[in-house]
Amino acid sequence: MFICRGLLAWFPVRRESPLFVIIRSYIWAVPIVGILGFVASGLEGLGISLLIPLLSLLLTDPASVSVLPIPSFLTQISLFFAAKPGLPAVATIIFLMVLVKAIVQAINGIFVAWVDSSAGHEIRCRLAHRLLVVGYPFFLAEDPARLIGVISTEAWKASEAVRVFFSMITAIGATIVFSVLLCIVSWKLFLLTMAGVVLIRALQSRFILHAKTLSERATTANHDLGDRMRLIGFDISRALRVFGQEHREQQRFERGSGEVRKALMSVERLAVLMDALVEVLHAALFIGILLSAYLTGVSVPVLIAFLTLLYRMQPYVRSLSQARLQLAASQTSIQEVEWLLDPTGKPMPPSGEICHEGITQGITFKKVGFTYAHRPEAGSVLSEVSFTIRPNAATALIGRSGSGKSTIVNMLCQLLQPTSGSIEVDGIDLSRIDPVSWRRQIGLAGQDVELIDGTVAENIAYGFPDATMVKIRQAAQLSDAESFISRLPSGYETEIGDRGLGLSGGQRQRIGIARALVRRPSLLILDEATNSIDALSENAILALLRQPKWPMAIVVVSHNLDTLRNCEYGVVLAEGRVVEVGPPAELRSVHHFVAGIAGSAGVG
Ligand SMILES: Nc1ncnc2c1ncn2[C@@H]1O[C@H](COP(=O)(O)OP(=O)(O)OP(=O)(O)O)[C@@H](O)[C@H]1O
Repeated sequence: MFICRGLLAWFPVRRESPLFVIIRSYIWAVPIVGILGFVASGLEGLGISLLIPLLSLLLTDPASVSVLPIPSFLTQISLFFAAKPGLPAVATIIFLMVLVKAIVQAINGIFVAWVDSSAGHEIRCRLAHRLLVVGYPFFLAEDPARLIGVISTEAWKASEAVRVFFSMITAIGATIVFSVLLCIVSWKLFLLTMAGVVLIRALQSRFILHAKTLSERATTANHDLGDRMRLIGFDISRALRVFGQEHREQQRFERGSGEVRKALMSVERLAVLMDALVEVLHAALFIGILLSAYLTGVSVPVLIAFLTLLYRMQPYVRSLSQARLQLAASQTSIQEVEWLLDPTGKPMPPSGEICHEGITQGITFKKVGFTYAHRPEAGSVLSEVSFTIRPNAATALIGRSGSGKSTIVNMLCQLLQPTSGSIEVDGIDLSRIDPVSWRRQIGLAGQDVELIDGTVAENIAYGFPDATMVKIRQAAQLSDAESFISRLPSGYETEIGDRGLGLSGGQRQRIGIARALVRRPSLLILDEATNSIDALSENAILALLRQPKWPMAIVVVSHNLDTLRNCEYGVVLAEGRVVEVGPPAELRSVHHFVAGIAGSAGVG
């Protein structure tokens, strides 16, 4: 085990990092791969060594085998077979050795593939787990392209590195076995060969260092390109068409792709150059061996066996040096995977333990302040925010863009925690309430509905596995979605795809509201969830929601004055502060606020 741990030092991973822990959990496979590799190469090497008695029998009188200048144990084998059935027996033994070697090698290959795919699977699952459990602020601070890059590319490269690492162990085993046999067959030629190989390796090490730098450059260029791809494919796909920016974006993409091409080319060019140079140097070494064999009087059978052993050893030595190059090149990918897997420095999710059911007295914000941790220089986005969301009533959050409404909504969902002050639910600090039980009571519908790949019914029931068809229909009726769903080809069973491409913005929002309602939440949050729905439907939805048979606290974020009139309370925000609280009709600043929007946006 000590040796196995020592071998792990070759894997470019930080000690005790989560990735190292995964790799270390497969340490038991190292001796198995090593032994299988040893056996396979041992059989192959011995088979080749038997060429000496075979060739001796072919080239000379069997009686003269004893005087051949060959290693003594091979002389004994030659003499043994010279007295026995001779040639056919040696040939059969060589063939059997090759056959068994092929079987052992195949078993080793399949075993390494199993270890590699299992480790890759574990890395991917741990990455997914990290993304699912990390605190929400992580996603606000991080570049999505970097995250996509880690999951789609770097994780794959890291698991590939595991395969390379194990193939390296096989190659090490084979190199040791072949070296020992070469030494036995002719130690003089072996020493010469070793001197040549050490020189070649020293040269390779310089290439490897350079390859590392180049591969870092390639990874950075790939990230930037991923960013551009996301922008033109998703984020600005509409805007770039409307503003006729296709040509400009194409040019920018081509520049980015050109950078990636250049960086990848440098890595590939280096690998190809190194291969070519190593091949030439190996050829020079080969000629050197022939000359010294001639000068030192090595016999033909010994020379042939030596060269065959050397020839068969080459792929292992080559794969060893390639493996080192590949491991060095994958270091950046491995670092990226390590970074994402490592919980250190990442925001933790809320950890309250109190299970609190229902809202009886209300949710109270007490002098809440908030600063985005990744942008401390921007200062507080909320300062001393105090107001109450009452049960069985609708509270409107009103304020201009950037006034802090979404930040408050995220705090209500326990996605963000106040940096000062507190939020209390029926007198209990929200941070002490178990996030799973709390979120189970929240129905959130936003402006952009995150549809999942599935049917309409599955989308409405998302996050509420107990939803029956009756409950799904009820929720769809309340959100005024039933009429358009019934016109879909398969009604509730219509597949809508993860981006809901066949649906209008208003239809998507209705499904979003139905999803929020199906779980019968104690707190319904409509965060600009009706801004794509016409005013008539929107009023109808809100009127239905206000039915007394279904009591809940409702928080509405909307820029539509009519929507606000349907609420009992309004909280007017400006630059992260509460300006006024009260029934919307009595709020003086709300008229000023709406007039401000109408003035600046040209709408009434
Ligand atoms: N992910 C973020 N990282 C850093 N700052 C942010 C982030 N999201 C919002 N902010 C800042 O916080 C402040 C409040 O933003 P918030 O999104 O809560 O306002 P809002 O009232 O919901 O705006 P809108 O009506 O435009 O959605 C703004 O100054 C904004 O720049």
